[in-house]
Order: sequence, then C-alpha cells, then structure tokens
Amino acid sequence: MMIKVCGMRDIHNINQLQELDIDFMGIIRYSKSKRFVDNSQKQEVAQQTMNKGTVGVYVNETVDNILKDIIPLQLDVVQLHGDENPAFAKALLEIDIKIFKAFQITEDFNFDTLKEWEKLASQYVGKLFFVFDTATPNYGGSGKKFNWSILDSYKGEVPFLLSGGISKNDVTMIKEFKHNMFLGIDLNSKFETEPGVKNIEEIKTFIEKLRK
Ligand SMILES: O=C(O)c1ccccc1NCC(=O)[C@H](O)[C@H](O)COP(=O)(O)O
Repeated sequence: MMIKVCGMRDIHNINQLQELDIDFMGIIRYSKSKRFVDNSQKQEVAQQTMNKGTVGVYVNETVDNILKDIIPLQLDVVQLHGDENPAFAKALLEIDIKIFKAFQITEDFNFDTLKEWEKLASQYVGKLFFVFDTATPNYGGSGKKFNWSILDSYKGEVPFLLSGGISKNDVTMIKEFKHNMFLGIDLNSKFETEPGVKNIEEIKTFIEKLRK
C-alpha cells in the first residue's frame, strides 16, 4: 500500500519522516492553507535531500508558477487539488511529471464526470492518479472522512489514493476497504501536533500496524 504524508513544512520534522516507511511527502504550495510553504521556506525545504517522492500540492495555480517549483523542490508529482481541468493537467504531463488529481467526494458525486480524466490517464499510462478526498470549502485538509462506500460507484481504471481525515484509529477500516483501483492512503491533519508538524511516533506505529 502506498502511503503519502501531506502538509510537511518543518525541516526537522521532514528529516524525521524520511526515516519512516512511506512513499511520498506532500508540500503545500497553496497560500490559503494552514500548511502553506512560502517562498522563503521553499528554499529551505529544497535544500533537503529527499529520499521519498516529493509531491507539490496546488489549488488553481498557474502552470508557470508550478513549473517554477519543479526543479528547486525536485518534485516527482504535482497534486492538483482545485478545479483544474484535464487540459491543464495535460500541459504538465507533457513535461513528464506525474499528476495526482484530487476530487472532493460528496454523497451524490457523479463518477461519469471523470471520463475525460480517465481518457487522459489512458494516454499517459502510469502518470496520472486520482486522490479521493472529503469535500470542503477549503479544498483540502478538512480532517474529516467521507463515506468510503461511495467509491463502490467508481468503476474507472485510474488507481486512487484514499484521503480525508484518516487517523490512527482507521487501521482496521483501511485493511477492510476493498476496491480494485485502491492504491494507497494520504495522511495529514489527524497526525498533526500543529499545522505542518506531524507526530512521527504516531505515524510510525500506525504504519507498522497497517503493514503487518
Ligand atoms: O492540507 C491542507 O491544508 C490543504 C489545503 C488545501 C488544499 C489541499 C490541502 N491538502 C491536501 C492533501 O493532500 C491532504 O492530505 C488531504 O486534503 C487530506 O487532509 P486531511 O483531511 O487533513 O487528512
């Protein structure tokens, strides 16, 4: 199971997280987020040698501004967490970067609206993945779970990360969750001691239980 820990900012905390068995670290480049990494912090973060995949998280950002981050932050993935359309993602896929596209899942979410995204994913095999997150006016980081059974209606073939309010108490629920396209999980606010700082011991214990 793939594990992403999002909303990292504190350098010491980033270094601690690098020791854990995770796959991706998320750096939020959306100024309205409590976990925003601003341009001065970006320089510091960029100097870290990341031994995990690095994900830059954006909400309705311009392609130009995203491009300015890719080399300094050594991004492996761009996570689009706003209202971006497939043409926007295609411009980034063209420069050979992977995309995580997030969708806010509501009770009446219509998975047919993902058809254009699925078409794009079939043109860029192994490059585009989905993140199914809880709906919130703040776009992300709600700390709330959505009803995972809604995903029974997702019949597409693009693998996805499960996101939104996942906590240390969810090990059994995650192990029991079944979907052919389930790729992994995205952790964030439920493992924080303050915005942008994660409880490393709690994540470590959680992962050990999950991987057992
Ligand atoms: O975390 C944020 O502050 C945030 C704000 C705006 C857009 C995206 C954001 N986070 C992106 C993520 O990938 C989070 O991990 C995801 O929303 C789940 O967060 P949480 O519900 O706190 O576990």
